[in-house]
Amino acid sequence: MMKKAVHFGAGNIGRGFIGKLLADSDVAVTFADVNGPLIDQLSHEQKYNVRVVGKDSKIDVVKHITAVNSMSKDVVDQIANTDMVTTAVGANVLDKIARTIAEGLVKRFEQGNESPLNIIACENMVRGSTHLKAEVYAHLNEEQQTKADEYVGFVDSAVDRIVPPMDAANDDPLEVTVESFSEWIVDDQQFKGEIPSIVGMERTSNLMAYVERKLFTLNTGHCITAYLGCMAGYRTIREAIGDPIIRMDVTEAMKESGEVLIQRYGFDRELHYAYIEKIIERFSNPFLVDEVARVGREPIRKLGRNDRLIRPLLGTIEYGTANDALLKGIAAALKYENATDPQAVELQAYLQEYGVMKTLTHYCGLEATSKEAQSIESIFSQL
Ligand SMILES: NC(=O)C1=CN([C@@H]2O[C@H](COP(=O)(O)OP(=O)(O)OC[C@H]3O[C@@H](n4cnc5c(N)ncnc54)[C@H](O)[C@@H]3O)[C@@H](O)[C@H]2O)C=CC1
Ligand SMILES: O=P(O)(O)OC[C@H]1O[C@](O)(CO)[C@@H](O)[C@@H]1O
Repeated sequence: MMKKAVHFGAGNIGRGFIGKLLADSDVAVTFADVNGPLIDQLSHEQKYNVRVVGKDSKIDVVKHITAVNSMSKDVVDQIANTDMVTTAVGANVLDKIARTIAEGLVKRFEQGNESPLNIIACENMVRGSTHLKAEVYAHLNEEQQTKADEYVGFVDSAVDRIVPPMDAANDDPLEVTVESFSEWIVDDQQFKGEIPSIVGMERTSNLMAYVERKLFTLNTGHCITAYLGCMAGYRTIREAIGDPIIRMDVTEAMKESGEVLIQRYGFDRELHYAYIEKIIERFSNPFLVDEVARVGREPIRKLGRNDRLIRPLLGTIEYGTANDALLKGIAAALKYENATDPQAVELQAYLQEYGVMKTLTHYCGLEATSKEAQSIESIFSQL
């Protein structure tokens, strides 16, 4: 019988990456989203196009899909009877969908469904599924938690595919445009029951190395491109990375972060530098229009202690390695202004009122007395 999956978040990554891989692997996908018109159209069409752009562009049709409103009871029924739950809603939204997932689990247990269920959060976040598990368990009693321990796997993953929103050239609002590169790596130690066979889903027993490699290379370089690019007046990532100075700073920041990864996980230096070069090439993709505002979005989240800027910086302190370009990237993040991004507005208001040092302590958890905080302040004043 065809396997089933409920996927929360029918946005760019949902439709363009995870939902597509599931459907390509003959899994019947139900998208759960809060966007009413999107849900209506997906459930009406039951298919959509993915435009894969790169050297060999093509259009794939994704079939066997339907959609429900994630606030409705339908989704609870679906979770009670599905084989997999995946998410691509945004790190901040995981807490909001946890109650619905818990209700689905309770219904599942009440129905006596003891088949294994695996839940995979596909967000830009270290161990997102483990975070989701804690949020879901907060809605379960002890007996339900014991059942969940037995039958429900919360599987951490790393997801990598650049999928910016695109104006559909042919007025098809369901179509998504994606780069040809994609990488979805899951922790094979966390599954319950048989590991589902999904084309393009790679397994590892060393997930942290891959999560950190992705977040602290691609995402570190990407957001620094956005913040330096924004300061220089560029609208897109491609324009920004085309600027030789920004390209040099971004490459250097990824190398500094990479040195930490090499020391921590033993990655081969030459292969890691090739990985960085490939990422720069992906940022330069002429077929994608990726705005600095999308990549720089939610700067407070990105400046968090465990996220793509501060965590690599802390690594350089731990290993005593170079960090000038990372410090510049952090200073540029503090300069990020965007009146339509509530976090950028909040950050600028806080900076105005309290200055750089207090902002670094408040949002990044950096000691104001530290050498690095002082360097960031000094770079900030020169940018
Ligand atoms: N776009 C990209 O290139 C990549 C994004 N990611 C990560 O994937 C996640 C999703 O990103 P995108 O697809 O770009 O965002 P998006 O904004 O295109 O899609 C998010 C979707 O979640 C839906 N949503 C919001 N609240 C919801 C709720 N309570 N229940 C169900 N659905 C809800 C939204 O309506 C939207 O359709 C983020 O964590 C992002 O960091 C990771 C790798 C690549
Ligand atoms: O989705 P976030 O965490 O806001 O960050 C945007 C980042 O996510 C991606 O879309 C995919 O990893 C990158 O393009 C970019 O670095």
